[in-house]
Amino acid sequence: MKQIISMKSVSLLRGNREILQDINWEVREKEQWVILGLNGSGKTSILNIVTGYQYPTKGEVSVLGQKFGQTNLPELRKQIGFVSSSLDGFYQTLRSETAEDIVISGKFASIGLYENVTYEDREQAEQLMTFLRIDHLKGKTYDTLSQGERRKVLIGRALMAKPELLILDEPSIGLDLLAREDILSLMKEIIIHQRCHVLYVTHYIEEIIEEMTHVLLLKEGQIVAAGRKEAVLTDELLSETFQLPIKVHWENNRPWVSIHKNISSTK
Ligand SMILES: Nc1ncnc2c1ncn2[C@@H]1O[C@H](COP(=O)(O)OP(=O)(O)OP(=O)(O)O)[C@@H](O)[C@H]1O
Repeated sequence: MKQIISMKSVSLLRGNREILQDINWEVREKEQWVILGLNGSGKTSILNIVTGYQYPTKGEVSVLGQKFGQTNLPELRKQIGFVSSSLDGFYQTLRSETAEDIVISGKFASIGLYENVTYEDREQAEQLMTFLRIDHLKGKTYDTLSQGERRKVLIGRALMAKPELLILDEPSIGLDLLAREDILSLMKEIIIHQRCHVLYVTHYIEEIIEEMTHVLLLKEGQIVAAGRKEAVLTDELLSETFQLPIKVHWENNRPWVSIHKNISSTK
């Protein structure tokens, strides 16, 4: 079975601090992963390593079967779709672009359309916009879109290059409940119909929809647990990761959590 991501004994040192320590993690074909952890636990650092924007101090990394150090990173990145709230500054440069041009530009990894756009490119973007239920945004510029609409256009942009791996880094941040559920239902359809592997980073456990299969828990740069979600999303492991007394319950095949303060800590 093909490996989608492989990290062996990966550490990342910044100054004299180990931001990631001895990470051993494997994502295989047909697995859909969620990364959870407190602020500063190392989630973004892991994503930066997967996308080749940060090189580990120690260890071995392969993504989509290509070993880092022996691969052409810009070529590999074309197979990775990346939508991240940490790129908001970059997305601002899209202000005056129309929704459909932003989607098409994903094929060229460019801002604006300076390349030759073919009839097939326009067709593909149209189909993607229909699939993402954003046909009605055609002709509208990025600065006139709501947060939820912007996220969907950016997801369309990421899908335009038909990536094998789609990284969604906190795509629900700043969205109301309705817009958030809309993004989650699109994620489900992407997993089912676009045949790509999703790597989803979130702070909200209830966003782990049925189609997500595996969870990586991170704490202070180390893995607390990694594996099938049913085995990882336990009271004990979540409490350790989030440093709170957490109880998890499942409803509609999604995990929900509550915080259980013990009597002594509420006095
Ligand atoms: N270039 C850097 N130099 C020094 N420290 C860094 C650098 N990049 C990240 N860090 C530190 O590494 C730790 C992990 O950061 P990272 O951004 O990976 O966490 P995160 O889990 O993504 O956090 P958040 O949920 O807030 O986005 C943090 O303590 C951060 O301050």
